Amino acid sequence: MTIRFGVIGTGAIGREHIRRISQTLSGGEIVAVTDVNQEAAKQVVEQFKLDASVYPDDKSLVAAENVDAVLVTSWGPAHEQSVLAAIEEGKYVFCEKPLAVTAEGCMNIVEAEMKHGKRLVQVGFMRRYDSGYVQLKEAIDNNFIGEPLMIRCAHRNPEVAENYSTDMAVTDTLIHEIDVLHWLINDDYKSVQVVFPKKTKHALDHLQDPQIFTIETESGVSINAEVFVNCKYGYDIQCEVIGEEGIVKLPEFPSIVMRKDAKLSTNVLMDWKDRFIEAYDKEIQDFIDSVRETGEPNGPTAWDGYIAAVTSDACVKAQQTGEKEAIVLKERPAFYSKNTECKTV
Ligand SMILES: NC(=O)C1=CN([C@@H]2O[C@H](COP(=O)(O)OP(=O)(O)OC[C@H]3O[C@@H](n4cnc5c(N)ncnc54)[C@H](O)[C@@H]3O)[C@@H](O)[C@H]2O)C=CC1
Ligand SMILES: O=C1[C@@H](O)[C@H](O)[C@@H](O)[C@H](O)[C@H]1O
Repeated sequence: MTIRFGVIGTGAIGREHIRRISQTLSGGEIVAVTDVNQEAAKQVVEQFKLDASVYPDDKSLVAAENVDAVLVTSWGPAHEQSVLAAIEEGKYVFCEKPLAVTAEGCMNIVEAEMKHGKRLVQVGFMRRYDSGYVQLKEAIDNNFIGEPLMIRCAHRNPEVAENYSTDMAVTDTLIHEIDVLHWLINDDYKSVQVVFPKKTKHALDHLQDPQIFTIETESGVSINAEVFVNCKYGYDIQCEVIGEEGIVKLPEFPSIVMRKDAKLSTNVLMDWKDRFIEAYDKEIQDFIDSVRETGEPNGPTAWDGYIAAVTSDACVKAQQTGEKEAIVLKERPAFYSKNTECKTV
């Protein structure tokens, strides 16, 4: 059975996912699209030569009989409404991060999904499918470095759009570290504190950049996470886990090594789309395969979306207060107790 997708939001990542489903992956096709900018939706149908209908809004697309699964790639504040509409119709949903912009919104989705009675939702936390993070997790789970004690990581973008604000360093950017790190070390977050170092001259007046987050976990692991979104030199993701018996670190993204003009050099990527291209392919292939084979998506759950939202809220509060803020989750329902095993091959 081919999974017939309806896409809500045909901007940057919407187009990327449409390209991969229609040209790279197997088992899925695009049959419906919508965007508040209807011209953008029409263009995408032409650009990718899709046999797809253009719908006026998310509700009509979700209700279309030939749509099996909904891909939500609109702006964050619009996600909750579309995901809830899809669950109401009993449709599968792949939703880009954030699942919803508030913890309450994520909880609405969690409750709707539990009421439906089986898992329908996967959240686009693609780093769990990145081969570097998968290797780190294998090393940690197999006790190669003993108990993790500290994590040092960095999320650097060369530049950001003018509308990028200080809180987006959390809700748009750090949210990837927030998701992947608790998964990596099988721990829960306890508190967060934020420091604003000297500001770069490349950041606009309204933006604090860089920022450093110190997150403490329930078992006492100390995480130091830098977000620097005007670093200029490239898109650079770093992560090092320091354990009692050793250290593991993300590999550098492969690049040719050049010897020229008395210099030895390698390239640094400039774009997130290239850095995680394989992870995006794998997460959506896993969504398609697991829905086809087991009737439930396999990847990051609505509960993972809720964890990310609660943690984001605490990080944003810590940006504002300068104090250490608690990260307090509700008890995990048994419905989400199964640890998802992202299929990465
Ligand atoms: N997993 C990842 O690495 C990434 C995730 N994202 C997430 O994907 C989402 C989209 O981001 P981009 O594609 O970069 O944004 P974008 O601005 O390029 O595209 C969003 C599109 O959604 C449309 N839209 C907004 N509200 C809508 C609604 N209610 N109904 C239908 N269409 C609507 C807009 O007109 C626009 O075409 C965001 O939530 C973002 O955080 C974005 C980039 C990378
Ligand atoms: O999700 C993403 C963007 O929205 C965000 O702006 C970037 O900082 C991230 O690296 C990228 O993965």
